[in-house]
Amino acid sequence: MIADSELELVPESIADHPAVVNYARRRGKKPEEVILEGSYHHSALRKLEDGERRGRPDIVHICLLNALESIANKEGKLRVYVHTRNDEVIYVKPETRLPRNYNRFLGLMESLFKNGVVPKDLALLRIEEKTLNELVEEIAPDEVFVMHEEGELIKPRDFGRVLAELENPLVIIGGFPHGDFRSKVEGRKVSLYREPLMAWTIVNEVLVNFESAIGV
Ligand SMILES: C[S@@+](CC[C@H](N)C(=O)[O-])C[C@H]1O[C@@H](n2cnc3c(N)ncnc32)[C@H](O)[C@@H]1O
Repeated sequence: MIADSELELVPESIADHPAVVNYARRRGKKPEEVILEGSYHHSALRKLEDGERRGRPDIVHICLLNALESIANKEGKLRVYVHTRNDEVIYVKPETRLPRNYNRFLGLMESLFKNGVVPKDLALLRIEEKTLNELVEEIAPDEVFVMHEEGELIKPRDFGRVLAELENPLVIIGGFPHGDFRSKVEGRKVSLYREPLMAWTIVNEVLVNFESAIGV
């Protein structure tokens, strides 16, 4: 699960900011229908609480591309969930093929926030209001691991083996660029390296070492 992801529509309080209005006009959308994007809405973000960490849909994009294209996913050994800062959960069907192009990915997310499912017929992606803890309860994992740079240091290869021994483990990775989880997350805190890494690097390390441990 990618948790507390910095993926959201432009908040109402900055919907009239020129950086947002001009961007939305160029895209032929209303300001409140576009996804908040740190590099496109930089000056508007400064007016938001937590502005230094918000507007990072790129983290979700790269993590999802890596997870969905992984061998573990192709072998049917993976379920991916995206939890957002506003307590929404995106359910991702394993057969989803995401756009590689970032702007097309943003368009897909905008349509998901507007319609609740995309595409309408296949419902590959579905969004629901849900907290991280409600999702954990629903998944009912046999163990929860919270990836954290201050957790117990375990070598990626050994962590892959730990996961492989479980029936239904849940790995929670933060979908934000700085700071800590906003949600209260219960679980065994694990660090895979002595320094902070990017969320998508952790996605890769976890999956590749899990694949190797289960022998696929
Ligand atoms: C970019 S980090 C979060 C920001 C980080 N706290 C910082 O201020 O640099 C995104 C996520 O990657 C995971 N992560 C980063 N470094 C890690 C490490 N060394 N071991 C395990 N997980 C890590 C955590 O789940 C974290 O929430």
